[in-house]
Amino acid sequence: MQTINAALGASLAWVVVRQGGKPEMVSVGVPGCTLQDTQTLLEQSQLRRHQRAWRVICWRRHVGTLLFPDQEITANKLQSGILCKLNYKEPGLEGYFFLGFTQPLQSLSVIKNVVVILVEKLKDYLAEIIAKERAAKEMQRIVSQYKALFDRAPVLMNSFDKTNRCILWNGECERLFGWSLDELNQQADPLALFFPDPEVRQKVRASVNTSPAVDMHEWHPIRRDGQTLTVLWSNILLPDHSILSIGLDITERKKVEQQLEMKATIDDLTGCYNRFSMLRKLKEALKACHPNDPRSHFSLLMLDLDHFKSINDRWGHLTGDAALIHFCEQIREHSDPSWIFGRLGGEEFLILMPQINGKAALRFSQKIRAALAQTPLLSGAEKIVLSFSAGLVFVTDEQADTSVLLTLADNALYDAKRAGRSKTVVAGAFL
Ligand SMILES: Nc1nc2c(ncn2[C@@H]2O[C@H](COP(=O)(O)OP(=O)(O)OP(=O)(O)O)[C@@H](O)[C@H]2O)c(=O)[nH]1
Repeated sequence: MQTINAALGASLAWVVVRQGGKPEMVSVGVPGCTLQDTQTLLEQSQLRRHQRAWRVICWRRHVGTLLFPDQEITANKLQSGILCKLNYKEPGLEGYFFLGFTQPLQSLSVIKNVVVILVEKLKDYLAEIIAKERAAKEMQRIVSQYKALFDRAPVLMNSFDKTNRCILWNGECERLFGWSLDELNQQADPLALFFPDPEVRQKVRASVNTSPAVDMHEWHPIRRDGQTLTVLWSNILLPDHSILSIGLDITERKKVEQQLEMKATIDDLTGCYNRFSMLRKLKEALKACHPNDPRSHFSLLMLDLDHFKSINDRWGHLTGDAALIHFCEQIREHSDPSWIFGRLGGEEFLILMPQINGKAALRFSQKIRAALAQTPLLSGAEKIVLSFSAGLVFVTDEQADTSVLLTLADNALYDAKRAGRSKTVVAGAFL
């Protein structure tokens, strides 16, 4: 614009472009011209000429009074002028170019032709600027959309570079883990905050640096307050070869799942397996059992407290419950951790003893009997000595099914009861 002004001997030059909303202007020269002044001229010129598609308007004199109607001194400085419309085909886009001279020009027609050529160039130049501006705005819009998504999405998003610096750390990460991006990068090894175990950390590092795992994997990072979380992470390789990790905190869901699993498998009162779990485990043990493989053989001991009803009747139901708990504690204390112990119902229990033969299982039941005699249940000042009857089966073959096995054990248990209680009967023989 400066160059045009100087080359054509003009004093004032401006361009106004309007794309839909508020017009924008560029103005050089004297007298200074505001957007409002340009609008005044544009409105008047269009009104006066009543022409819908005019291209160039020339003023030989007094153009200043049209541009600056309320400023007499300024108005007098500007005499002649040319206003040219920039012909854009795009709807909503319009532009005007104005040149003003301090002297009244006689040969306006020459300048008019020059301006028309200039305006063609100017039009293309402005169109290019407008397109760039639009692209930049669109880019800005997309960036702010992604930024909002990155910061507000209820998913964890982060990225670590090859030197283990954290380069992306979204709002959800900060909220869940309690560390800000700056705090992380003050650490020599930020990942160590979440994964103190070097072996685990090594695996995590591989997944966020070199070998991204697209499928969701379960990790257990530690957050700032020391709580261990359960997070599902997936690693996405981006076009610039960086890796974006996307995670979902499932700590609460996992807890609920574990509680439900507990409820479904554990007996509420005694904490040992329930009937459902015991039958499942018995089925598995039976399936794996083979006559030629002694490691697959097992003993099955079915136990039933003696005269349990009378404990309830005499000391009440709560004491009855305490008796069941006490009985289970004694069994747990004396049994091997590899044994599977559960409550079939009421005061009836089952112990599955892998790799334990009948003799050893029998010795165990005698040991429990002795332990119960030595450690009675206390109910206030009273001591209640618990006793139980049991049926024992030693299983060396997979042929029987669970119900046959349970019936065998149950019959042996019944024999023990009939024989006076506080005894263990091996299936088929009384001991
Ligand atoms: N306190 C308590 N009692 C229970 C529970 N489940 C079952 N019982 C009671 O256990 C008692 C079992 O009685 P019975 O089947 O006659 O057996 P018993 O008195 O031990 O007699 P024998 O087995 O023949 O020695 C019943 O009174 C049930 O109500 C429980 O969870 N808590």
